[in-house]
Amino acid sequence: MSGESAGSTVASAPVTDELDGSPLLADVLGDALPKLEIFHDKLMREGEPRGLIGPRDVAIVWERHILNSAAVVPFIRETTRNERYKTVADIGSGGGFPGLVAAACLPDHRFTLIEPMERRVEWLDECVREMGLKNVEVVRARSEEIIARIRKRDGLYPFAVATCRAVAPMTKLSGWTLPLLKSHGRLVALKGRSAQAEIDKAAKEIAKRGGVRPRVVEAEVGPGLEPTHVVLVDKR
Ligand SMILES: C[S@@+](CC[C@H](N)C(=O)[O-])C[C@H]1O[C@@H](n2cnc3c(N)ncnc32)[C@H](O)[C@@H]1O
Repeated sequence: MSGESAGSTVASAPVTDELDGSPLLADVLGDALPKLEIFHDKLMREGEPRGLIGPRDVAIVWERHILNSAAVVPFIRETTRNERYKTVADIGSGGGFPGLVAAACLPDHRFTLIEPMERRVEWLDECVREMGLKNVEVVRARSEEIIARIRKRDGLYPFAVATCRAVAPMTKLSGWTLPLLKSHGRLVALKGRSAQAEIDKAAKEIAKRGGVRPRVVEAEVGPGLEPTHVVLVDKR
């Protein structure tokens, strides 16, 4: 006799992450690691069934989502170095990328996660509570609504930094992010390989919204891991 009988089921092994237990995590994430382990654990259990990550991402949550998001941290730090109010708006946070990860890494910064979809807002609220993050506010809104409130001085002030990943092309994104920023603030957008072409195409929209020096930089994700691309735009 060989193999399984017809109709029998084979229990699949629980999926583990390729970087589980790697010393690289503590090297890159430092003191934020315990909070991000809670986030990682929740993503592994609930991320795919709740539609926050793709089925093929489950074995690479650390690299594709958490370490990739953490790549924005040095750019935020550099921008807020001399700022009294270290405020960051993360647009279209979805499952929490990059906003929740950056907030765990920068406890001395105040993060506002701006996300219009109700079930994603519920997820973000749960994560903030379970991770014990004290520096995060989740707002259910589109970015344009927050921009309108800032313009009307309706209890909101311009931010030092705006972050985002996978929200829209730069032609649209410049209008959804640059008006959120104070003078000398900075947009830090995680982008794919088409980043340069996107900023070339959006040159007019960027300038119209007071954006200057749009550029693409390569950002470290971790030793031995493929770097990612970040678009930086300064606000005049
Ligand atoms: C493709 S998801 C990316 C989510 C997350 N940033 C990531 O990298 O996994 C895009 C997110 O942007 C949000 N979004 C779309 N339009 C938006 C707007 N005008 N303002 C703020 N968020 C928006 C969507 O609800 C969605 O959660």
